[in-house]
Amino acid sequence: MRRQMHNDIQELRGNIRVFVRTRPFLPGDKQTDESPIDVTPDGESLTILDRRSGSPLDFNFDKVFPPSAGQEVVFDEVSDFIQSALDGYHVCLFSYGQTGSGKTHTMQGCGNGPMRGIIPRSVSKVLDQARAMNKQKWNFTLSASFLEIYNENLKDLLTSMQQSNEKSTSNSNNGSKKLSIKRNREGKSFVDGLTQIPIDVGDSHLGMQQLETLMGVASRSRSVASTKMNSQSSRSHSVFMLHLNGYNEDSGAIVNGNLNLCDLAGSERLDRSGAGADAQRLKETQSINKSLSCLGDVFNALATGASHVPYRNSKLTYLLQDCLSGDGKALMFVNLSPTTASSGESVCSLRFAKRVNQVELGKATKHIQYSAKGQR
Ligand SMILES: Nc1ncnc2c1ncn2[C@@H]1O[C@H](COP(=O)(O)OP(=O)(O)OP(=O)(O)O)[C@@H](O)[C@H]1O
Repeated sequence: MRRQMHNDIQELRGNIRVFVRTRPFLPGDKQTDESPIDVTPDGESLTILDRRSGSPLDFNFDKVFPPSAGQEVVFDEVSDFIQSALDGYHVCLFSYGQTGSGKTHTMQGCGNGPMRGIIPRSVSKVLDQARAMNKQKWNFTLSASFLEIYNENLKDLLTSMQQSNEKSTSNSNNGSKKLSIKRNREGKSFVDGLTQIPIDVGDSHLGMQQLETLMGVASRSRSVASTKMNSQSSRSHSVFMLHLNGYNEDSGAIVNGNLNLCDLAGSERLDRSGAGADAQRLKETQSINKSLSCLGDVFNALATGASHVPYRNSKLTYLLQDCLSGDGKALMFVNLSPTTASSGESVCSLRFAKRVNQVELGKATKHIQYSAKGQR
């Protein structure tokens, strides 16, 4: 009950929820002693030993997952949030943290078994729910897009599917066209020319197969490189978008929901990642750090109620503006590495998260309209 009340209050205040996840030790971590991070049994707070001051620091969040929490446990906590896209909300979930802390593992995971992350689990849940709502005369259509922001340029990760998929509903992106963020008549942002691949709602097996194909294509197009900190480091921010349109035959209601699942590029120090030695890696790292700092500036402005919020200072914040400006619901995952060597970065991530948790966006808007029955 306490949990439910907490959620209701958060919903009314429109806070950005913050969940923290610490990954387990990996063989490459080369640490034999205990982690400086200790998650308390209530699952809502943690203590971290600050190397600089030598004293413990306490943090409270909406949810804190210990290293033992698997993919299913994590998804269970976000599934209601994800499902609200079917009610017509614009939902955004993003993972933040230093390189190698488990952001891609949380969002995408791997394979199609228990290690699946939030993206495939969300689509599966939405498909099940959309079919269940069919009994109440709801008909949903779904389509997906996948893009990355690399060195401040938008790149469509599904262009090759559009070229081979006759049914694609894309509007005129020929693969070489530069993508740009535009505003529609209602003032909502969209990416002009971005490929949208339909996902079959009637047959969930087929729908999941389509998703798997799409994820494979996107993953082969992503800008990934090997750094000292992570052999498969994402060098860009990636955003998976699920567009949901529903129509109710009885009431004539039309809902337009949106689910944005972002895997941010890892924040990193040039000396630890080894990026400073290579000109391209250096440029990438500077671009990643700059756009993450723009994200911080947006949260600072929102937290202090500033009259101007600098959404336009980076592609990432401009793209997510609707979700971060009170219209949508936002949830941030902060991923942490359990090692002592990373504790400085972990403290920085936690301080950032604390500020984000204090941001109040106001109550989210449901995107629902009513048409004369039969007229979509
Ligand atoms: N909860 C977890 N359980 C098991 N392994 C994990 C977990 N989280 C992360 N890992 C593993 O840790 C490694 C680094 O994780 P991942 O690639 O997700 O990090 P990242 O934060 O996305 O890094 P980058 O910002 O460099 O892309 C991967 O091998 C991943 O499989």
